[in-house]
Amino acid sequence: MIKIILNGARGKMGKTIAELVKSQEDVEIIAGVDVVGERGDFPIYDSIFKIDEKADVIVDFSNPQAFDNLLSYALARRIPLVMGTTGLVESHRLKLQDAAKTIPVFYSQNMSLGVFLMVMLSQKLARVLSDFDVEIVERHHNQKIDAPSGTAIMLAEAIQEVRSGAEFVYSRVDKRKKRDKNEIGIHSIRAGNLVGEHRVIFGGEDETIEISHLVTSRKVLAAGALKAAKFIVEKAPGYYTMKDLVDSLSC
Ligand SMILES: NC(=O)C1=CN([C@@H]2O[C@H](COP(=O)(O)OP(=O)(O)OC[C@H]3O[C@@H](n4cnc5c(N)ncnc54)[C@H](OP(=O)(O)O)[C@@H]3O)[C@@H](O)[C@H]2O)C=CC1
Ligand SMILES: O=C(O)C1=N[C@H](C(=O)O)C[C@H](O)C1
Repeated sequence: MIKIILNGARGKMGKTIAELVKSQEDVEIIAGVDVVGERGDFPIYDSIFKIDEKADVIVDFSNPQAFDNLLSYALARRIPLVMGTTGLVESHRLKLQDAAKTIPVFYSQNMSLGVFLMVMLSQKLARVLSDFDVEIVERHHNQKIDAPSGTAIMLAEAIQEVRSGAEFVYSRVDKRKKRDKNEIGIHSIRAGNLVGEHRVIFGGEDETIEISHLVTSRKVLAAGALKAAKFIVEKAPGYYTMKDLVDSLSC
């Protein structure tokens, strides 16, 4: 049985993961962490340092503010970490990579396998259609605190890898300036309770290609996070991503 600590346990993703764990026989949540504690199916503490029982893996969907305590705890106890929180800055990412020398770290700004394939496909299109304009549009619920979404950044970074020198332009506002050929436009919409939608538009001369991905339930993302947890639990220290997980699932 894989023992999980769930960071951000009272949040939207935390609750979805806790519900999904109930239907899986090989995982259990031994404790949660959130800003406010409570006692339900498992205890939720207001600080991760209050958890004494040894866990096999920590799954985090919380807030970048939780990052430092989370990482210190995971490193001190040598616990593998699955990180789903978005809105991390460069210094967080460097610390994660550094931590991966000591513990297995799995990070993906989107836990959907479908989104991973969308990223791969977008990179391929950007390479082949090298003169097409690229615009990314993401739509999320009105409770989301970060913009652009982690997934939009992931898509843009994958495209940037094959478009050397391309710059990100967020929600273009200067009406007097034409679109630069070397831009990757990123647009964020926040409305209602929609879970998450990403579109990558490739605009060429007299033709447009659009790839889109729509999530209608957080169960998709929770399932991906649990797959990631099971994947890294026995791994050697290292930095793992959705590519490693998908490679391990492919025949
Ligand atoms: N990688 C992926 O596939 C996905 C990533 N995400 C990302 O995961 C994160 C959480 O998303 P979501 O569940 O929708 O957000 P929620 O706001 O619903 O949940 C986050 C929870 O974490 C709590 N929290 C805040 N600070 C801390 C802290 N220091 N320690 C522990 N818990 C804390 C929040 O409490 P309070 O409300 O009081 O602040 C809240 O209960 C976001 O960054 C989101 O973008 C979301 C979905 C999928
Ligand atoms: O906050 C969310 O809800 C989501 N966040 C992730 C992101 O920022 O890309 C993934 C998913 O789209 C849902």
